[in-house]
Amino acid sequence: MLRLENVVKSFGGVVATNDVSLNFPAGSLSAVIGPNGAGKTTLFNLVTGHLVPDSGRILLEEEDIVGKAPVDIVRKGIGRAFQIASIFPSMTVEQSLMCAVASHFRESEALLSVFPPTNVRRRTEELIELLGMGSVAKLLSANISHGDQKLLDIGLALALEPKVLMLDEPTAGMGPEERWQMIGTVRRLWEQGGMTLIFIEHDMDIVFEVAQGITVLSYGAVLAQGTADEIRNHPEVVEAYLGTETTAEASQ
Ligand SMILES: Nc1ncnc2c1ncn2[C@@H]1O[C@H](COP(=O)(O)OP(=O)(O)OP(=O)(O)O)[C@@H](O)[C@H]1O
Repeated sequence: MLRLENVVKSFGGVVATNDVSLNFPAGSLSAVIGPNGAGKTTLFNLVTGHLVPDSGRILLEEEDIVGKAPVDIVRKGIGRAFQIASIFPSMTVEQSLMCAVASHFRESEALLSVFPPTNVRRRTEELIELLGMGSVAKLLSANISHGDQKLLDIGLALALEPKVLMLDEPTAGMGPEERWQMIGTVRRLWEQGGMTLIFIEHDMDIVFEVAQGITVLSYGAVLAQGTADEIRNHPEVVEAYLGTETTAEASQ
């Protein structure tokens, strides 16, 4: 589904992405982990077109998307929610989602020149249900909790019906209980949506519990890629990352 081949990206003297080759199979649920500055967000920015690699290929269903504008990459099916909830504060949750659904429908149905509002409403209701946001749907986005704002941000990405959904630290800034709740919702969205989902996460317990595949980055390079068991027992990972988990957590 999504494949990176020998991708390199440098900022001056810093090699943020160092010859990275990775494969994310269709329908998989994968986590990207690594200490602060390991290159996780840069990797996401390269895939979504917000950065262009110095060299290498990024293939979505075998099509090289390097050099395409972020908006075209979204259209091709790569959706993203950011670390910071990018919401419209003066709109309600429902209105925000409805706008995203309407813009998606308008685009996909432009050729037919039809824009059936009932379909937009139905899809918006579906999303609210899927996100478990029924009780806050009529509230202004600015007035909902941090966790709900992040959920809404994921909902806005989902409204575009992505084939690949990328979540940059969906549980950042949350307490332990809220983290587990959020990751439970993310998992449910993945199960019900049938998409390929890739998320960045610092909490190792969450990563080991939820992810099918784990990619460990260190100094921009792939240190390991495997299942939870393979990563947990990988000597270099234990030395380079798990040993400093407390430090990484503390620096959040
Ligand atoms: N736009 C930029 N200009 C210069 N250097 C950058 C830029 N973006 C990232 N870097 C550098 O690239 C390296 C990787 O950064 P990146 O943000 O991708 O790491 P990360 O693993 O996401 O870190 P964190 O966990 O702190 O979010 C770091 O050394 C960072 O300082």
